[in-house]
Amino acid sequence: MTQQKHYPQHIDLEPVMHVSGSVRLPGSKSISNRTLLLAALSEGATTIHDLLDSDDTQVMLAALRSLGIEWEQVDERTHVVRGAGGALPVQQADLFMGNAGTAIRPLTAALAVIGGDYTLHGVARMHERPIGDLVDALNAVGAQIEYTGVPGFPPLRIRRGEVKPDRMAVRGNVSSQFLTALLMAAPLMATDHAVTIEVVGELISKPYIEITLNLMRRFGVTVEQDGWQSFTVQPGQRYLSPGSIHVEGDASSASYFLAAGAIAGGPVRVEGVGRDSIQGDVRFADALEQMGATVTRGENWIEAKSNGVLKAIDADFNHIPDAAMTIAVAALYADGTSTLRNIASWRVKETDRLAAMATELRKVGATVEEGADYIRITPPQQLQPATIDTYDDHRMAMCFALASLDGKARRGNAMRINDPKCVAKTFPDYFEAFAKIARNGVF
Ligand SMILES: O=C(O)C1=C[C@@H](OP(=O)(O)O)[C@@H](O)[C@H](O)C1
Ligand SMILES: C=C(OP(=O)(O)O)C(=O)O
Repeated sequence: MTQQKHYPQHIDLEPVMHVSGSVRLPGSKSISNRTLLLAALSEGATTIHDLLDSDDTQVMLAALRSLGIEWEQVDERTHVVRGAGGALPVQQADLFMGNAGTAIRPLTAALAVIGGDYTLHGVARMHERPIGDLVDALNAVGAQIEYTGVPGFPPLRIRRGEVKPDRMAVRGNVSSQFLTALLMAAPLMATDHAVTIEVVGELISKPYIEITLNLMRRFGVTVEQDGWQSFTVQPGQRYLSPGSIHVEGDASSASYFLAAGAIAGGPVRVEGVGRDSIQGDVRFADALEQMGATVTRGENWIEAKSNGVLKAIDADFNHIPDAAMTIAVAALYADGTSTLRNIASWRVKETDRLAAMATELRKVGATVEEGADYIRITPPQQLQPATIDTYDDHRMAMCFALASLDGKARRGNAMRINDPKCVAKTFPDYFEAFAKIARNGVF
């Protein structure tokens, strides 16, 4: 279990002249929480290596325990989950979901299909994050899900329904996690007939669906795919434990270190994720290459180093919404104005990330234009030291650490990051890892 860490109210990051070294990444959040749920729904025990240990996985582990799923941590890097074969031993539970989208969305679908009497709630921000498209999709085919607060948002009360559709439809343009949730629950519905899930409208964040399909396959269920429009699960497929499974390092967490290498010398190597990763966020490295950095990819590592000043970028980042935040801060070091497009989903994540990013980038001196679904960033001549607010958003804290990199030879005042404990959502040791690659004064 997580060691309770002590975090100060703020962290002052002195200007860092040069970065180099290597960082072993924590496990992927997206793979960890999917693997935990699939292992719980499977027949047989699953040994999971290198599971992420952070707030988001702790809420999933605690929820599974409350639902009667047995699991244990056998050593620092190994968990064993005993699957209940698609049933849940406990039929009544109150589940705290923190702010973990990868916990509440998939669990809502699984619990609604399996049936029981459950309440799901989270931190205040979770109650502002939409879930209506998922609830509508499930209730339209016989689920019994009610809102106990504001319609369209958690908290939710789930009662036993009868969910055996042959077709269902879900909107894809607010969060791909709704489709992920239905896909993972589909084999539980497809007991004697096929289930087809249709996506209504544009599907965002598509690479996360690939993670879902890949992991379902490893747990014995194949999904027939017709483009990004429709997904069919044939009947009679059950989740079967693969025996053991390894969780890749987190590609979104990798972005901060790769960007640091691209901005301030490098090389910086991240270990745990490589060229064959199943995570879409490895394509963050392509964006760094487009900005002029040199990236090298191995089987289980990626490395980035700088080639002088970064080039400004103008690109669509819909496929990597999380790692795109890192590009927004890297844009402070570019040779002109950068535009990040098609990122409307930023508004409904841990905070309104478009607004938060614009506010904090302006504090360090950037000129920023914030649109409904884009952000345009013109760097200042010289970065201003500032006190960065993080809005209880791990990624705000992690990407603004990069503003301490002294690409423009500013000396003197520190960059202050308020409330650094928010990194615990996905990367509790982030600032220690960041300090490891910082080489002050040795350029
Ligand atoms: O399925 C997943 O693991 C995730 C999907 C993405 O969300 P959206 O589909 O809401 O963009 C991403 O931002 C989130 O951090 C993790
Ligand atoms: C959007 C994120 O998280 P969640 O899984 O809670 O949606 C994120 O980690 O950036």
